[in-house]
Amino acid sequence: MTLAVLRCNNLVFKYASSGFELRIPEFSMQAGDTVFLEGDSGSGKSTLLNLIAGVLLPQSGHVSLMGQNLSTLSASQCDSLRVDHIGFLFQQFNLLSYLSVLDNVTLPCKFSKRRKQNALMQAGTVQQSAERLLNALGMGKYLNQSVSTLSVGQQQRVAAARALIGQPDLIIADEPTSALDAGHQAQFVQLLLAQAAEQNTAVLLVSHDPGLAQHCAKRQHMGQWQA
Ligand SMILES: Nc1ncnc2c1ncn2[C@@H]1O[C@H](COP(=O)(O)OP(=O)(O)OP(=O)(O)O)[C@@H](O)[C@H]1O
Repeated sequence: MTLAVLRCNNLVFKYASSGFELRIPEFSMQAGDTVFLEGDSGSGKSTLLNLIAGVLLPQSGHVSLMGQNLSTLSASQCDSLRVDHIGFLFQQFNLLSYLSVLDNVTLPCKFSKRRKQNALMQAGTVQQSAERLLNALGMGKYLNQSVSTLSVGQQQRVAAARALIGQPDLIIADEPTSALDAGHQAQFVQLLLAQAAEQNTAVLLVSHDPGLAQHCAKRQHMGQWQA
């Protein structure tokens, strides 16, 4: 049996201050899976992403990433596991404005030996691996440009390349298209998923736009867990 990238079992998490409780009996993702996660505002999507990233720990049940139960790890072990295996893509990009496009994309390889080794195996150098991704995402002309001079759509492609570099097992994409205009949203998601598929990276795509669900193989509604 192949190892699941992500496995959540009998998860129960409650915020003491607000009393909001999230219960997830079972949720798992295999290598290369694409899941569209949807739910009303306040239904707990961000809370679930924080549990998957190990930023929050459940009161009971467990989250395993590549077979490792996050609740059994120290904070630094959890940080290493996260950067080794997860690429993050957020609504606000979180790019470093004083760095070039190329330097933003190669950043995860500075924090993760595993991502660096994977990048070296995919291309001769980490820079070449970043260039390959940026070319595939239509950003090959902007390698040495400062990210602060790019359009919103271009910055989101740089953020996508950064999430993809070094072949993480999972990309968590949290509302990655909300800053893009309608015409570019589907195109961006298709590009992201095509590159992820090429390297067998699973993608958990969180969005309020149900139109994007068609690009993912599976669809999960937060409400299905609360029923
Ligand atoms: N740090 C916190 N402390 C206490 N309660 C919180 C905290 N963060 C979120 N909540 C509550 O938990 C519930 C779920 O919030 P969460 O942000 O996970 O929902 P969401 O589905 O991501 O919402 P949105 O789509 O609006 O981003 C909400 O009722 C929220 O008020």
